Amino acid sequence: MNTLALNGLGRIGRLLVRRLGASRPGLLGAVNDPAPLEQLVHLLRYDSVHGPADRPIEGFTDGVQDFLLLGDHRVPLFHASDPAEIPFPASTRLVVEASGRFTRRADAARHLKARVSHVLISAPSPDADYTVIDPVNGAGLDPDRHRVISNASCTAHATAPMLKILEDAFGIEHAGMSTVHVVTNDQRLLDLPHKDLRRARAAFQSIIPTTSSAFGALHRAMPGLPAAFDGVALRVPTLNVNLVDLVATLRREVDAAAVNASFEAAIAGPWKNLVGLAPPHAVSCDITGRAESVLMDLGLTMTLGPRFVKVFGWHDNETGYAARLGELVVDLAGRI
Ligand SMILES: NC(=O)c1ccc[n+]([C@@H]2O[C@H](COP(=O)([O-])OP(=O)(O)OC[C@H]3O[C@@H](n4cnc5c(N)ncnc54)[C@H](O)[C@@H]3O)[C@@H](O)[C@H]2O)c1
Repeated sequence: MNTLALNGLGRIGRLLVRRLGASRPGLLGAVNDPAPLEQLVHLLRYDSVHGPADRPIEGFTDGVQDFLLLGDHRVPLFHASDPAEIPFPASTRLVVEASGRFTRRADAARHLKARVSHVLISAPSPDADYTVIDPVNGAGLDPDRHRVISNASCTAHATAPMLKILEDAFGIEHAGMSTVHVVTNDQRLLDLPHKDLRRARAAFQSIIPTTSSAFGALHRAMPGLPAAFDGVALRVPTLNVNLVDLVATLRREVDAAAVNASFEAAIAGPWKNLVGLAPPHAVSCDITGRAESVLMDLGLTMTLGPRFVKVFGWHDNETGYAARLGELVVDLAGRI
């Protein structure tokens, strides 16, 4: 049953290992990351945001091959840099591509060899066969046709329910979004060259406006969105938990109470478990560890005109995203 392999043991890869270790310990058949065994084992055991692992994690080598020991489950660990050169075991059918290096289809598809039939990218991809934001468009995922699949981004998973709930209740004419977004490893600790000149600047000194790949993913997964729907990410010097600030002109006149009622009804019904309510008077650290895609902060809802609304939703960008990724992994592994 070791059908799954994981490429990239970073923030998302390690949280996926933790989640699968708790829910499907036998599923993970192999891991690849160029980093040395002892460094990866240390970072799997200790996490500055999420705390220590709740089960034993060891690493060992037999002199030829490195292994992770996750509880009593032994997982071979490879150290290739090119997907085409990773000697994943013959049982591997699905690769989760979580290195952040191979998000284009042609690059991710380098995993498709031997019996590997599907690649799931843990990020937006401009040209994957399908971008999944479940349940907005999960029903359209067809593993017979879709071989390289994108699980969109944490921001996309948070924003999609906000847009869908507003669209279903009132219709959306125009919308825009800013995500107040934590630092990620794609920024610089101190000023250092980067192709994005704002991400080149010291991450823990400034508010850093930058792009978000969530918009592309949202348009691919929700083709009915207003064509001009767009916005920015404002990277702020915190470690975890983002805040989506969404504005929309609706097709009907509403007040804040009606908007909030639409979210409360959705949370009680179809969006249970994926959309929740933020604790009262929340600040970002209150959201750490929450696995929902978004937690609505209804106390901040505003009507800025008869049809013009502003709503806010929090998400733990790591826990929530790893949860959606893990769910899709288990679903796909059962279907391929
Ligand atoms: N961090 C988040 O909150 C978050 C949320 C959703 C999606 N994502 C996406 O997930 C992907 C990974 O993000 P992350 O934050 O986990 O990254 P990260 O920088 O924390 O980790 C990347 C890992 O990949 C490894 N790596 C580097 N080169 C490699 C190669 N050639 N082959 C295999 N592994 C390689 C690194 O050693 C590292 O362990 C990115 O595409 C990111 O956009 C991140």
